[in-house]
Amino acid sequence: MMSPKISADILNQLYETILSRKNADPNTSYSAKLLAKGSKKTAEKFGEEAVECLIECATGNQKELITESADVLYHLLVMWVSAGVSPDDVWQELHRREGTSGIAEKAARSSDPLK
Ligand SMILES: N=c1c2ncn([C@@H]3O[C@H](COP(=O)(O)OP(=O)(O)OP(=O)(O)O)[C@@H](O)[C@H]3O)c2ncn1[C@@H]1O[C@H](COP(=O)(O)O)[C@@H](O)[C@H]1O
Repeated sequence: MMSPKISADILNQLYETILSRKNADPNTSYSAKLLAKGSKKTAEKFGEEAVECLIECATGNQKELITESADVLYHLLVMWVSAGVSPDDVWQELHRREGTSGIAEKAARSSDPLK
């Protein structure tokens, strides 16, 4: 099984590749073709892939759910590039929530009068 670090690295790596396609030739890069169409188009593609993904989940097709999930992640990264959001922005938000929103952390705070 892949470690969480390797999984996160591949997202950062793929983001950098997509970012490098921003002004690339749309005839040789699918990302460049999508990015040239603007953020409405990249959002629309993300939505389409997300719907395909949820259909595979709802119908119990685990193998297709994996491939559709990869499509969703790719299109999420394309959407971030077109909107000027970086993976670090999102990782920081996740870390912030991990420190403040966990059920266990909330319970610990509420039972500790000093918190
Ligand atoms: N991970 C992906 C990836 N996942 C999905 N897709 C593409 O996303 C598209 C989605 O499928 P669709 O059937 O909706 O495509 P379509 O009908 O051509 O869509 P339209 O844009 O015409 O609406 C397919 O053409 C897939 O090839 C991807 N295209 C590229 N990558 C990676 O992105 C990186 C850069 O790729 P290029 O930009 O092509 O150089 C490379 O590392 C690639 O491996």
